Amino acid sequence: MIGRKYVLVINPGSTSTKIAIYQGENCVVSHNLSHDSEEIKKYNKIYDQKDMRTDKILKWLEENNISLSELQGVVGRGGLLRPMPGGTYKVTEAMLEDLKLGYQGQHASNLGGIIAEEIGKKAGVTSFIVDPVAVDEVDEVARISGLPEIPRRSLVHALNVKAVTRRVCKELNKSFWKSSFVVAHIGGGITVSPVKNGRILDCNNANEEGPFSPERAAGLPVGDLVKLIFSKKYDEKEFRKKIIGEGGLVGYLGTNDARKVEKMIEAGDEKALLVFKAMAYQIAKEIGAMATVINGKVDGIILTGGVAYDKKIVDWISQMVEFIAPVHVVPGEDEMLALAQGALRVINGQENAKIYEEEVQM
Ligand SMILES: Nc1ncnc2c1ncn2[C@@H]1O[C@H](COP(=O)(O)OP(=O)(O)O)[C@@H](O)[C@H]1O
Ligand SMILES: CCCC(=O)OP(=O)(O)O
Repeated sequence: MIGRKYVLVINPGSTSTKIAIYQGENCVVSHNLSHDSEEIKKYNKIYDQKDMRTDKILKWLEENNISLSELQGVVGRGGLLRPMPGGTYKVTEAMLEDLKLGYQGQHASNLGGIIAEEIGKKAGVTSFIVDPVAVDEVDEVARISGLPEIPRRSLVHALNVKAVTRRVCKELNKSFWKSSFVVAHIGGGITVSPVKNGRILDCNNANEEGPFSPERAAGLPVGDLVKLIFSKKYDEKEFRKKIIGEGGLVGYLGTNDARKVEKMIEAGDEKALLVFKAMAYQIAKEIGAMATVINGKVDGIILTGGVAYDKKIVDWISQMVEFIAPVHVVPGEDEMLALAQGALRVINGQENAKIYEEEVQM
């Protein structure tokens, strides 16, 4: 692989595609390609955005004088695939089919593996995904919901959860493989998970359970939910949009931006204060619940995601949970580095890439 020194990292979100070039673990250059919501609206399915996003990435590479012949691998954030163990996976035909279809639903991250493969093929190198949102390592007992027709599902911010746990372990001089943490990823969606010996043992499905988030309703009183559905005020698409894009802070306060909520509180808005506190309260309760999954033997609690920049939220949660274990705050996310590291572990021969067809039930 003479002259091939870079890994291209691709992380598609609903309104942007984060891209970066890594040389080893150093980020050489990065960029956030934003996609205007009017532009995104034109596409019927997530998959239909593939060419538009790929072309923009190729143009960006050209503008930065990065030739495809300098790439040693391409890695993308993986999406709503079949339930699968964590790790680095080579992109394969069966995986591409499931990403295209959206096996567990539509999510921008479904494009990660698809675009990685598209560019990897042009560059003549292998493409990978790492710890997609479909990572499912939960214990069997955690799958029982209370209604046989509806098993609990694992949809979790696995990439960032594992990356920040590794980072905190390094800081504490602990082995990731011999540690127990509860990690709350507090972004547009929220997941709380117990991570024991490198495995995510349980999690609230970010779209359907647990604390409400900036834009998702998440866990709701089920009887009243049924009543609202049967009120026929909404069709299915509208209702899904209501609970996923228009719930949480958006539903109560009309914004998904925690910084705007801060401003509302500063201006004396008592409703904003109550709702913001309620979000912290629900996150803290979920952390307590997940701490019981690991018998209260918790090395630390990690607060991460964009909202972990917010001092009020961090303070409220910390006051409620620090009786369990010390709280570590890792605001934002470590996803780009985590993707690069996942690909490098395979490229450098420290790990073998997993094969999707061998790890999931086809
Ligand atoms: N500096 C900050 N202070 C407070 N909240 C922030 C800050 N930066 C981002 N956020 C909030 O984080 C949320 C988005 O988190 P993020 O992890 O970027 O989500 P996602 O990746 O799901 O889009 C938004 O509510 C945003 O307002
Ligand atoms: C679908 C589970 C993971 C998730 O919610 O990711 P985003 O917050 O990036 O939408």
